[in-house]
Amino acid sequence: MANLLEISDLSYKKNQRTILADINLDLTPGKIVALLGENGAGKTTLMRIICSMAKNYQGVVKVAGFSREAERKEHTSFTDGLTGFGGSTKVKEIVKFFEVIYQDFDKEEFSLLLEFMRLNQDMRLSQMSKGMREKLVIALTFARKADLYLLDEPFSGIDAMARKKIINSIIRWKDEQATILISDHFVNEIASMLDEVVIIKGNTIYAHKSTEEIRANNVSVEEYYEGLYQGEEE
Ligand SMILES: Nc1ncnc2c1ncn2[C@@H]1O[C@H](COP(=O)(O)OP(=O)(O)OP(=O)(O)O)[C@@H](O)[C@H]1O
Repeated sequence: MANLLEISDLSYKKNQRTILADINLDLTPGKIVALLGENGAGKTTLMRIICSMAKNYQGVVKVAGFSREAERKEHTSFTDGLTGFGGSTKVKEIVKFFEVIYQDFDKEEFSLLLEFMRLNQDMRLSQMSKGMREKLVIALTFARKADLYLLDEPFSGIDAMARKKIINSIIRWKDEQATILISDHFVNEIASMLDEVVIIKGNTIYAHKSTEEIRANNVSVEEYYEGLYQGEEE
């Protein structure tokens, strides 16, 4: 099966500091994959490179076989924190913007997702809590018909009950062949939906394993992840 994401020999520096080095990562279609790592490990940076928001990296990145930046952007759904929008912006104005920018944005699908999130299109960003904004980001991200979905710490402000509901539903919001990469510091809550875990440590991909392989050794995904940091607390 052709890879959906292919990263070869990727490295990235910012202000002469190495942020990522020797990154090689292949993901196949139809997978839900966690991207794990400590604060500052480079999870957000890697996502920004994949979807062409961060440039001036070295190496090759392909999404669904496409390496050109514009094509990668088209095939990847990543919503970057709504930073460009002012507080008075209404959800429906953001929707209009997404419709213009992304050919694959499905307005009806978005309405269903927004209803699921218990939000409405007349809300202004300034009236929304952190968790509500995160729910909006998830709805905007999955309203696109992309091959690859990137979710950057999507649940940090969302309350436990809603989080559970969203996690249980995510699999239904994508095509069978699409792949999702979710970054987080913790793995326990999302472990049940994961097919694979990728761990960034020491500027590079420290481990990439299927959850099946981890559990075959009678180890939970959480125990496996925590085990990689044991003895480093001091
Ligand atoms: N705008 C920036 N200018 C300079 N350095 C940056 C910038 N943004 C991030 N970095 C550096 O890049 C490294 C990776 O940051 P990144 O945000 O990708 O990590 P992360 O794994 O997503 O972290 P977190 O879990 O805290 O969100 C960090 O060491 C950080 O200091």
